[in-house]
Amino acid sequence: MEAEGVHHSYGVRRVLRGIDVALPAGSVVGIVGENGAGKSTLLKILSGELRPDRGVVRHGGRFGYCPQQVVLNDAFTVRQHLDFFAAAYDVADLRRAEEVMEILGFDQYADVLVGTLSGGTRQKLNLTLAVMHDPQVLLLDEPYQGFDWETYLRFWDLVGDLRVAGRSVLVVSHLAYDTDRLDQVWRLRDGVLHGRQEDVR
Ligand SMILES: Nc1ncnc2c1ncn2[C@@H]1O[C@H](COP(=O)(O)OP(=O)(O)OP(=O)(O)O)[C@@H](O)[C@H]1O
Repeated sequence: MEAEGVHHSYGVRRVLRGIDVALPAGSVVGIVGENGAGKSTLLKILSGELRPDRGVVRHGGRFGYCPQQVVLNDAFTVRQHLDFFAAAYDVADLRRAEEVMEILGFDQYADVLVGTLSGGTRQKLNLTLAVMHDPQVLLLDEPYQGFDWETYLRFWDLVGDLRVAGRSVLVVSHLAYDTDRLDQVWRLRDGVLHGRQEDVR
């Protein structure tokens, strides 16, 4: 995936002022930045949820997106969400979804109504829905919000496996302490990316 010359404003507020970014296969790239820096705006543009004022985004193949705001239906069970997304993705079975649920440690909630789940467990489902079709490019917006420490570590194991499998993962965070887990890190400030794809490993 790559983006070139991406600009975006909300009214007079110029949030993105020329973003160029590339996500090579088999890499884990991070974008960090303060609250309000424009990280979610950039991810919405990369995922196609928001149209940029200017610039282009190119990607091919399967695509996964885990938004910051969990979009789930409280009246459905976890399994009903998986079935719904499997149909939307045209995935033949739930094997990968069940594997990810096991890795994240919430497989026992399959038949539970989502409205009764804790915030961290909802986030686990949100993440599972983004990866269950084995996307080639995965965009994650603050993906470990609400995770306990054990789940946080399992999350990074999962990301490590995706890297080995040649997938591209973009992780957005307002925290910079994960940078040693990333192949490359960018800092979003004043509407542009700083750090020019430096190798942090
Ligand atoms: N729909 C919108 N309409 C107007 N302004 C918006 C809208 N969405 C975001 N903004 C503004 O754009 C700026 C960037 O917001 P964005 O959510 O992209 O930042 P962020 O880096 O993801 O922040 P955080 O770390 O708090 O999630 C903020 O000043 C925000 O108030």
